[in-house]
Amino acid sequence: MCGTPRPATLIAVTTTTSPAASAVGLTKVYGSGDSRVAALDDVTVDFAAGRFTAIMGPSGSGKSTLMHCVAGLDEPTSGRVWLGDVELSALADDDLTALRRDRVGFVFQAFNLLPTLTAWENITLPLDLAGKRTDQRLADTIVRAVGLGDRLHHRPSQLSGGQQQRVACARAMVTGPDVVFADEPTGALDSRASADLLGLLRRGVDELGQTVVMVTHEPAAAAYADRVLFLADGRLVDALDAPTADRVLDRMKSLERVS
Ligand SMILES: Nc1ncnc2c1ncn2[C@@H]1O[C@H](COP(=O)(O)OP(=O)(O)OP(=O)(O)O)[C@@H](O)[C@H]1O
Repeated sequence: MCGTPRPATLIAVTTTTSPAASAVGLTKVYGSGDSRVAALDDVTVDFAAGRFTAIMGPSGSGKSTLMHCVAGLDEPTSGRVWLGDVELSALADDDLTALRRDRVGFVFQAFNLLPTLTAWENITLPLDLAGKRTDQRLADTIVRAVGLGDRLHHRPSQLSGGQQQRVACARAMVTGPDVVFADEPTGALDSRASADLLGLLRRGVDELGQTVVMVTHEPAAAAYADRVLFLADGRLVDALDAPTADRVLDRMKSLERVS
């Protein structure tokens, strides 16, 4: 998988251990006729449990669409998606909503914190909504990793962007979800705050056994992952294990030359 780039070749990325999430033949088409766009074109992929996967590719290659379909935020035109052993298309709307709430964590570029709640209240909100008791050990570990100290009882407007995004990340991890999906989580952060946030996601994987799937444009961010998947024109065209920023950049350059 780590040989020379194969940008024109369609690949299926599967894992040997039981995946946290997977898709087979995933296709998503927008519009019709002249305005038809295949945002995803027959993508088959596994996201290994307890691993950090980054999704990269040129602008418009289908990264967000792939993440949204696998996370149950968007419905594919065809193909099948599983979260663990639950097939998403088999679920009624209410069950899908409950599954997203209970088994999936999200981090978006915009922090999406509730302004009237403190950092701590924002972090524990998913537990309150799910009627779950706080797993104190998990919460303590996450809160230590977030590194807010006494600012934990401040409201979002009293926190920096980096601190707010670390709170959003803690909120995504606190229920111990099957997968944390992060869509450009460092897009609004400077390099120092980005490194802190990515370090937090990495610790979630290494210390808590969480599964992280992250869309990013930044090779330095992708280098925090265990594996990088590359999309081009809605197809999965390459994968890189144990990435470094330089190797990711090289693959991106070759993809951009082709597209
Ligand atoms: N709601 C929509 N209606 C029509 N076309 C869409 C819609 N959402 C996405 N697309 C198209 O699908 C393709 C893939 O979009 P997507 O946002 O998944 O790409 P991306 O790789 O995440 O892009 P970027 O890096 O610019 O965020 C693009 O051509 C985009 O214009």
